[in-house]
Amino acid sequence: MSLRARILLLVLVASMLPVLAMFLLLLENRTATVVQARTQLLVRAETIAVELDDKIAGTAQLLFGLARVPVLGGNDKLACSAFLADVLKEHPQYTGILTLRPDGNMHCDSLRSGRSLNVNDRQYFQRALASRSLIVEPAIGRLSGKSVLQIAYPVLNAEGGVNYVLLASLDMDSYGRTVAQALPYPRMHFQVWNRDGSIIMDTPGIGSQRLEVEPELRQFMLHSAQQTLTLGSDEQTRIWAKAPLLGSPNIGMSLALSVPEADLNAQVDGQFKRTLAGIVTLSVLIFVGAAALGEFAVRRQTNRIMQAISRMDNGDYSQSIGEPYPRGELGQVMQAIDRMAESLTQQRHEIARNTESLERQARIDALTGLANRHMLSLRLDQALAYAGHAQRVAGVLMLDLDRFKTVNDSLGHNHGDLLLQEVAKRLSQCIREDDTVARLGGDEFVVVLADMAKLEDIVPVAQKILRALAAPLKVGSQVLSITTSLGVAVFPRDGDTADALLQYADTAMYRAKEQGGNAMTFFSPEMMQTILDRLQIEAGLRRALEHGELRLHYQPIIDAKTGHVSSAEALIRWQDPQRGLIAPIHFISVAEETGLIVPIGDWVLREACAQARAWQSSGLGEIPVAVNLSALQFSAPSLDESVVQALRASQCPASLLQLEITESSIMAQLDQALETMRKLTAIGVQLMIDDFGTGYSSLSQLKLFPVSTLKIDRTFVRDINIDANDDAIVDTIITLARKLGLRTVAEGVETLEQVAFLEARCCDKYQGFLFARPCSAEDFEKIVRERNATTACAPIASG
Ligand SMILES: Nc1nc2c(ncn2[C@@H]2O[C@@H]3COP(=O)(O)O[C@H]4[C@@H](O)[C@H](n5cnc6c(=O)[nH]c(N)nc65)O[C@@H]4COP(=O)(O)O[C@H]3[C@H]2O)c(=O)[nH]1
Repeated sequence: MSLRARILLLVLVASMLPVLAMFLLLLENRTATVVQARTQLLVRAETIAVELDDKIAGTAQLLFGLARVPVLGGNDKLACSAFLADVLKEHPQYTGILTLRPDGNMHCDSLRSGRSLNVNDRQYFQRALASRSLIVEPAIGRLSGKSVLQIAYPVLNAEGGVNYVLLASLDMDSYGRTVAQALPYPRMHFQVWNRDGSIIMDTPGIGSQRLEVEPELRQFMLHSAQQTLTLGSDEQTRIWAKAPLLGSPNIGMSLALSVPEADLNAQVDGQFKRTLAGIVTLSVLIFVGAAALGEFAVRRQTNRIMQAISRMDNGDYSQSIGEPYPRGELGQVMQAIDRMAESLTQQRHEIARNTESLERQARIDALTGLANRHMLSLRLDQALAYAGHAQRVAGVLMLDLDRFKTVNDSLGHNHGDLLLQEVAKRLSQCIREDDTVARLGGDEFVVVLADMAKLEDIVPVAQKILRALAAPLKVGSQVLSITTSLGVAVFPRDGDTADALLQYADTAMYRAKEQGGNAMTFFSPEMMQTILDRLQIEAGLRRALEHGELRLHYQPIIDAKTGHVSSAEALIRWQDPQRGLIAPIHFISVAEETGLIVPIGDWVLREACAQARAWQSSGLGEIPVAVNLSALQFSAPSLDESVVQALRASQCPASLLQLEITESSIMAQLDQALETMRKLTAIGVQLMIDDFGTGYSSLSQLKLFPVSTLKIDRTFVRDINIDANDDAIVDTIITLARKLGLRTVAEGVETLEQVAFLEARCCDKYQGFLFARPCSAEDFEKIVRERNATTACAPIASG
């Protein structure tokens, strides 16, 4: 419902309620007035009756006075008539006044008619003679022929006999007309009833007709104690009121007033209708006034609010509703909206600022201020589009700092960051404005040379970059010399999409790294083969996982003191249906890059646990199996759950599982690694640091690692007795381990000389081809049975 409709409805209800109340009041008033009108009718009847009574009483007094006039009792008829004529002149309400002899003959009369008249037959005369008192009786005057009220007064002589009778005839017709003229309703009837039920006088008002005397009316007039009566139906209904003539009790007459109910009510109804019309007019005026007020005071203001909200809805917060604000809630709402608009405008500005900053962050690498991967992708797309259109060449240069990790680990991350910032600065100085330098993360940078004439033009720029980076740089208090491996892919020669060119440049960069770093390599079709091979390996690995083509080989680890096989290292193999048994070196890196190492690692864990448990069950003894954890596996938050599940599934005791973690994956995220290692040792498995000596952990850090064993990397063992440095390293590792209460396993033991060296330094365990190559579980079992049966330490050649 619209606001206008609501307001109108409200106003209507508000203005109708008083109308209704006043209507009810009027109705009540009308009812009271009708009752009052009936009462007034009765009062009027009583008043007329009293007046008539007064007239009769006055006549009695007049006659009483006349009785004392001697001329009226004398025989002089003429004098008597003249006297009465004079009296009549004074009292025109009588049709005549006369004297009657006791025999009934008229003696004299006020009319001086000279007629002879005998009233001996008249009842009033006989009654007057008999009663010797005043008699009042209606009759038709014999002299006047009019309806009269005969008032007879017997005048007594000294002896008490009737001397003569004085008769005054009260003119009822004239009296009736006089009364009728004063009646308030034209159709009102004025009747005088005799005690015998005859109507002495019936005077209809002007415009009214004589009425039928109904039995009900007769009953009411003669016998009822009621004073009013409603008679007839509908339009014919009349209200009757009666009043007895009480002044002369022997008269027995009564007076009736009747009026049509419609006439009686007409006045009241007229008043009622006029008042009602007045009230309705007033309420209409109130309604119109209130509606107009609502329109101006509410709707105009709400329109202002609606317009403001609509503007805000369309994103326009600049225009406020503004002053003048109306008083009260509407004004408060307007001010609140204006405040809200102002606050939203401020928020918008803030959001815009933040968005700009976020967009910048989304494009820019926070550490170096260079473009990030997202921005690089946009710029590279633009460069390729332009080069394609303008038939130009674009170069994508992928750079990776050689041994950056070593610098980072040894000098700390802060120095690593400073180094990267310096590199970024130098790279930016080597390129033109149209070119792009981006950092992908870590120490990986990409340079896009956007607009080159020919492929050869890329070479000097790349060389300039290598030279710029090779110049000694100061990081904190240190002066460092770093080298860079650089791979180049060229548009359109090598590829025409950003992704392909980045991948090719990356491949070329790895080739440069493989060649020892500090080199620039252009992508070549032959490298494409490497990429294809990797893709093939990835697809093959997925299939291998699904079809169960993975195998575990076990390499014995020999106890230096007893010569017995004390444990095994599980080493994965891929039994490819076409290519035969594939060594991990050919697929582990691909598995790590693609994340496949996680499901593969889980499989290895389950398989190794199952094997250790099987050997235990078969009576071979407690042969713990060491499993290699890749860096990705080690950093997975669910590693401990995977380990628990593998142990649980095979019912293998935790003590039969050893986990090998490379020193470098521990050092990559030291805090998290410590936490993970604590969780793993809590399960009960033993931890070993693999390839120890290559990860640059410090002594203080090593103390924190909850590990039981250090595995000396086979590159150091290989050069025992060849390179004095390696001798020293191996010597130091064993001494260090012993001091920290850790055991040592020497990896890649191939010669007895190496054994002698290690034995002299009390290395705990040996692992190498000299004792046994990794082999199947069955072969491993045989080796254990053979070897552990003997008591002396006797290295065996492994074929
Ligand atoms: N030259 C020489 N080599 C010896 C000698 N004794 C043992 N080896 C080789 O040294 C590697 C020892 O494993 P690693 O250092 O952990 O190095 C392993 C490990 O890093 C990785 N790898 C193997 N299996 C798994 C696995 O299940 N998971 C993970 N993440 N990595 C694995 O692949 C690497 C290579 O494994 P393999 O080819 O089996 O190579 C094995 C083993 O055959 C020796 O006397 N001379």
